[in-house]
Amino acid sequence: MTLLEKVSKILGVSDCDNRVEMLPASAITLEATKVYLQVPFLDPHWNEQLVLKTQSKIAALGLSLTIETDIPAFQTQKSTASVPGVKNIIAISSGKGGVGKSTVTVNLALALVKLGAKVGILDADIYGPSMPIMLGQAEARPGSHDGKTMEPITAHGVVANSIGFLVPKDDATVWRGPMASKALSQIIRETQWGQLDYLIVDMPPGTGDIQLTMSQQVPLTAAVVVTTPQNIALADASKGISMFEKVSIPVLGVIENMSSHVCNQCGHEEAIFSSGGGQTLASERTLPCLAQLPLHIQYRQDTDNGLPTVSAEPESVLSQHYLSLASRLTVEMAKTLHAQPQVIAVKQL
Ligand SMILES: Nc1ncnc2c1ncn2[C@@H]1O[C@H](COP(=O)(O)OP(=O)(O)OP(=O)(O)O)[C@@H](O)[C@H]1O
Repeated sequence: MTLLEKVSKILGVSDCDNRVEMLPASAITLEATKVYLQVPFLDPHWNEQLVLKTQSKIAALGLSLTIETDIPAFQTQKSTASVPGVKNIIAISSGKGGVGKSTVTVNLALALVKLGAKVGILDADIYGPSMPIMLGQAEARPGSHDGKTMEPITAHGVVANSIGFLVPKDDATVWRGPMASKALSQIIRETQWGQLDYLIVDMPPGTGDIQLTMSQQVPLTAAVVVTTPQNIALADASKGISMFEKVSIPVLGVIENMSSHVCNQCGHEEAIFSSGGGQTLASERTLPCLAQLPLHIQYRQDTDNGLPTVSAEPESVLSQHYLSLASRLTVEMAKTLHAQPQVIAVKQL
């Protein structure tokens, strides 16, 4: 058995989540006394555990292990042209309005940044763009260096563009489908996003023609559906999942928001919007429930103040929910999607 085979066996046996198994052989490399494992997800906890579980066996071979993350561009189902520099575009969608889609978008994006990713937010919610306020940038306007493309706004480590930065509020809400989807595709293509691992898109709520066309106009890598646990929201969330299935966009899972409320005063836990509904919906549609996020006044206060919880209090339990969600999302992508083949530049001799 070669040294590389021995290392690969040690890593495989020690990984109870079978993630090493799904990696190509080229993910493990040896350089002098160092072993490098390149993973396509952001999960510091898993990295730590694997190093801990394997270090004595790897040290016995005279080696030490370093785990590095390289987020690939995953394949999209569509023939729509990709957005230069943007590896993956993820739609955050909800069947029903007001379930917390924008709150989830902004905190999830910031959590991905905390895990080390380069992240952008596209606020495509024409009916009620929330990003300008949630990012504390209500008065900001994207600039332009060339008069043709826009420079996104930068806030809390993410770059962002929003219909709300560009159009007076009442104008966009009366747009019909073709105008709305044209605007979305224009913003996405005319913004200088730079190099991004993930562009998170806050979609308008609902599952009508506008959302359907928007989903088809953008080279979406995958979608996530946000719901509250009560029946009325679940029925709409289920329609949302079907909408993405119809246009062959993989749904990575369901996020149950406002799952339960813990009283600040007495600690009593109450399921204001019922409980477990997102989990049930996810298993009915054979999808993972990516997170069950509590209903907590701080989430609301922080986004109203333009400093989302993950930035305001990164060490808090409320932020931990989002860091786990962000991690889980990247792992689901790595498990269920296929990385795009690397384009090898051929030099002319
Ligand atoms: N987990 C939560 N705990 C407490 N408040 C929350 C939570 N999630 C969202 N909210 C609050 O609920 C309200 C609606 O949230 P948000 O704007 O994110 O929903 P939305 O689904 O994007 O709405 P719309 O579809 O109208 O754009 C906001 O005031 C937000 O601060």
